[in-house]
Amino acid sequence: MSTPSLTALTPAPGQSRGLRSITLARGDMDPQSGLLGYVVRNDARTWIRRGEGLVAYGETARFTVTGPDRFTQAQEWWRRELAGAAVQDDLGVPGSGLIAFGSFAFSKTSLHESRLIVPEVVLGCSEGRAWLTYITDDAEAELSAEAAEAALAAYLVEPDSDRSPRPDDRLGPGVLSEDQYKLAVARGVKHVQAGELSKLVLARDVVAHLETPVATAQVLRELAVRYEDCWTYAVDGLIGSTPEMLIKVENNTAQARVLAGTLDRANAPADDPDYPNRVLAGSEKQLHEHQIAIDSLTETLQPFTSSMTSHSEPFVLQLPNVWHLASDVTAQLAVDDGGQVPTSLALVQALHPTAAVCGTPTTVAGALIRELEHLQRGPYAGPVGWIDAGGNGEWGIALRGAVIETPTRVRLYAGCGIVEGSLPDAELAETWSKFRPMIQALGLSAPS
Ligand SMILES: C=C(O[C@@H]1C=C(C(=O)O)C=C[C@H]1O)C(=O)O
Repeated sequence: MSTPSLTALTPAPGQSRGLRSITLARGDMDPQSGLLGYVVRNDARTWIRRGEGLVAYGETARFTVTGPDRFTQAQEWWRRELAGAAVQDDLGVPGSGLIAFGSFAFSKTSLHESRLIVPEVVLGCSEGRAWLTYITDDAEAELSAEAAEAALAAYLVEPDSDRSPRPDDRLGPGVLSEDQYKLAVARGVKHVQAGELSKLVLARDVVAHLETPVATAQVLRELAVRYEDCWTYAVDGLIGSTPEMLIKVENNTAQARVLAGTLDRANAPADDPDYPNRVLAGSEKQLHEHQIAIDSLTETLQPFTSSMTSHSEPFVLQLPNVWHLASDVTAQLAVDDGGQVPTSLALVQALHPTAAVCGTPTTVAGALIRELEHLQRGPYAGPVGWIDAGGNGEWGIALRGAVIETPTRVRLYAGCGIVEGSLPDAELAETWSKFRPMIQALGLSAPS
């Protein structure tokens, strides 16, 4: 299989036919707040975990695409942008230099535009090292530390204000009512019982109607602080905090975090520390559901790798709202004849959609999702993240999130893996536990 690679195309410094960037080491990041202190505008793009990651403002270039070839076309666009670019990068670490943020539609038939966006300024922080990147397409612009700091300062000068919950803020139904969702789950279970597929993921939406415009930066900061083990993402109104890493590429290493199997923490007994292990890791149904998800990832990743490791047993990942069965996979990427490893986007193209968000087999599950869900997933459950000029990147699965449709209307999404033993009432309750991060960050309360 030939896999596109960007590394060979990373341009030499000084050559310029398009994008120009400068990256400078920056020592003054507040170690307590890390990047969060820079999430002050509602148009911030973010990728943050435990105070590290990327925060970006502005837009120097953009590519949008729909359809089954959206990943390949995005990668080709990125390749062309890089071929004409001039990059000065003092650090040379994953995420420094030229980068693009991205969000991709879940479905190949979606009308929702998948996108790659090259920001104007990027603040990065990784393993304690901080940097600032300034990107321009102006051939005359000065590329210096002063110019980069001035570009950043221009974005920070007018922070957006926070908001307080208002009496008329409310959470309303989405496309399907709760009863209709339970019916869809019951139908899904029948298809599994009939042997057409082993797992199907069915999602639903609820809609937050706010009295005053959503304070996106505040929501992102709250998510990032509360869900510090998750990746807090924001790309063009798609926001959330995902616990699931589709694929991370750092030089020759790829990593994924596969989740499947969920237990709500809200009703857990306080005096029973073994509860999640017993109920989650001890449940045949949950282990089966998890095994399907891990098999789907490792089978698809395997051809791109020279070695791969994952634990034989999943571990219990504790988040503030739920426990999950989780497996971390680490792989060494195989080098092709040209000495290249696949880019993060090439791997995204191969891996999406995993059984964690679609089902097994993929085509049967995809068709049933269209038939039973009645939902336009848009970017929900699609890849969200970033790629750099070397092809490194982090692509999470856009879960535990929402789409800001208008300043006062926010659509939240959550789904559940349906297997043979799934019960509609339990799956409905599970969607509420997965809506909870966004509901709380928006200052709403779930209907009791
Ligand atoms: C589909 C979602 O989550 C997925 C489904 C899970 C499950 O069914 O146990 C667990 C984690 C995710 O892979 C979602 O959060 O919307």
